Amino acid sequence: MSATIIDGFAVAAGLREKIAADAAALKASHGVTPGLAVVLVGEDPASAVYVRNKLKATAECGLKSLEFKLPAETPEAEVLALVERLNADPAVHGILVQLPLPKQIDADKVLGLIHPDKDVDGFHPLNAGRLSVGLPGFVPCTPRGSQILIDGVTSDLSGKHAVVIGRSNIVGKPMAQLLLQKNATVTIAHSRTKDLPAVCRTADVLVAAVGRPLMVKGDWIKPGAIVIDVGINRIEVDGKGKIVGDVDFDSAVEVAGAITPVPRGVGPMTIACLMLNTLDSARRAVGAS
Ligand SMILES: Nc1nc2c(c(=O)[nH]1)N[C@@H](CN(C=O)c1ccc(C(=O)N[C@@H](CCC(=O)O)C(=O)O)cc1)CN2
Ligand SMILES: [Mg+2]
Repeated sequence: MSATIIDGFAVAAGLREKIAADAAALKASHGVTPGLAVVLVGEDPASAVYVRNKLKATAECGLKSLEFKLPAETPEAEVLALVERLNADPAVHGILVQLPLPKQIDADKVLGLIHPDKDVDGFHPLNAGRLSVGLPGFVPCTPRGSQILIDGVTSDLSGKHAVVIGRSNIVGKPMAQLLLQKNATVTIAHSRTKDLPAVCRTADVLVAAVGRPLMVKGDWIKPGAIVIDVGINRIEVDGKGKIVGDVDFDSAVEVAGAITPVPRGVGPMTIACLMLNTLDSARRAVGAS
């Protein structure tokens, strides 16, 4: 058996097209163009690529972007002051501070200062709380994108066992909340989980978000399961750099029912969902949601 490959790159392209049409309609009905402020502190090469891709997607969707590139040594107070300025700017519907931040800056402090109504990354504790009690708010982009991919291959998760490997605030915990909302029975597994392979083998839906290259092997997977690989790990193979997920794709594809590849799986959905959250934010701001 060989799994259906879930083409996140194509799904994300379709989503961006729909967002562009909806943003144009919002402009026509309310005279508003959704605005996204993108803040990058430092020169981390991967972050620079992600920010460039976010700005490209913003333009493609017909959204407005404001770019703030600050040197690595920028004091925390300056970043906080910028966030406050963006909070007060009515043309800004979404504020994105690219992570990781340099050491001198307390990420929790910065993310906690972003106005919850502009928190398109969904990292503010208020939005995390809203998600956990089922109130409307911003859902972090990677779990939101992963859930869209899961919905594309199954319409009913009720009573299914979903295992999320990883308990981060950004991916693991919000992913578990989304799966719970779909009435799945959810297990969050992590580094202390006993006999992780055995736990994974009981999963109808397996989401890997641990940041360990190629950890999940084919014999950890229940035949026919949906496997979502959130990992993006840079490794060397035969002296060449390569991007791989947390799942050993070559063995997993033989057992799973459907699986996301890395690259072109969850990653492009993260960026498309940032556009979606920014559009949602602008709609809410003008009472069009
Ligand atoms: N403020 C945020 N910071 C970070 C987030 C985030 O959602 N908000 N997530 C990650 C990085 N990230 C977006 O910022 C991101 C990572 C990877 C991809 C992606 O499309 N990856 C490609 C492959 C990787 C590559 O070619 O370099 C893929 O999977 O096809 C998109 C977004 C941490 N920081
Ligand atoms: Mg991917």
